[in-house]
Amino acid sequence: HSIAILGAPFSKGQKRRGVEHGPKAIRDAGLVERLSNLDYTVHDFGDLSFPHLEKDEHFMHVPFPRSVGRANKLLSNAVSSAVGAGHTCVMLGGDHSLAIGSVEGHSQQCPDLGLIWVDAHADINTPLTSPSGNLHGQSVAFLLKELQDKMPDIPGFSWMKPFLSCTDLVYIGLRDVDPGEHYILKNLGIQYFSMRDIDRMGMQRVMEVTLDHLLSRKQRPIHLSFDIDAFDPSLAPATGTPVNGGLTYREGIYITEEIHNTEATAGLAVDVIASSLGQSREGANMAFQEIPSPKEDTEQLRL
Ligand SMILES: N/C(=N\O)NCCC[NH3+]
Ligand SMILES: [Mn+2]
Ligand SMILES: [Mn+2]
Ligand SMILES: [Mn+2]
Repeated sequence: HSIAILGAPFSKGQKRRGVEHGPKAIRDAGLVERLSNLDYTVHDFGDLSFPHLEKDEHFMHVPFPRSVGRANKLLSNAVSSAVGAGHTCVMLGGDHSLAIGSVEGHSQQCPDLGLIWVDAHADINTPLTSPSGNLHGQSVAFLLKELQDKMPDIPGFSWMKPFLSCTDLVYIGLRDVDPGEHYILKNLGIQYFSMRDIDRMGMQRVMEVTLDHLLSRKQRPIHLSFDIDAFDPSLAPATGTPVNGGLTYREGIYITEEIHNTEATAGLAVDVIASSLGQSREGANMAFQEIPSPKEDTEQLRL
């Protein structure tokens, strides 16, 4: 089973710098070695290079629209060819606006994919509901067919069309949702498990319901978009958007183990998102060195 690593050192989906060091920090934390120790064949395709666009003025209050759109078009092509070559694609961010290209590229090969979005945030604002305008908080709105009449034509995004139905999406870990997002979640009947739902149901039950919701009618490829700020800030402190009361390490690992244990691993793609790390490289390293070494993971996998 082969894994393609794609680095996406990009941070213009939000205003803090530092997250472009995410791919290097994740590699420095030993990702390739750890995956190889789990007997995967790892193809590290290195980092995508994103052209700096001179002219990229705001669209409404949305910063860097053309840069974000361009980066995601490049990423979409790279993810599509990695998945098309039969690899499980692991995209290293970078901020969560990159999920637009990652999920869209995956859908080019697997149009019936199901999306699991693990995040403290819903990232489903439209430009009209977003308080900040930052595109990392609007990624899901670009993907959903049901929201396309609510999305203005943002410069830089003419290359893509929404492809996902809201029944193909499940959120896990929500605990900081904007009013406009809450309205959209309720209005579209999107399946989500907030931290309160996890408190009440436990992660085992949450994953049973999530995978039943996505896979009961038919097997299909899964796209996991995992924002590191889903973890409790005590575990992943170096994120620009910390929200207390997040996932434990075990809850995060359990999510990935349960997805691994479904047959849906054919055509699996994963986003490892560092929404915005601290200003320093130390912040980046701290964000990832919390995760225990492979032998502990392997023991857990074997138990
Ligand atoms: N880190 C963030 N998303 O994952 N920020 C955007 C959320 C603000 N509504
Ligand atoms: Mn996010
Ligand atoms: Mn988040
Ligand atoms: Mn984020």
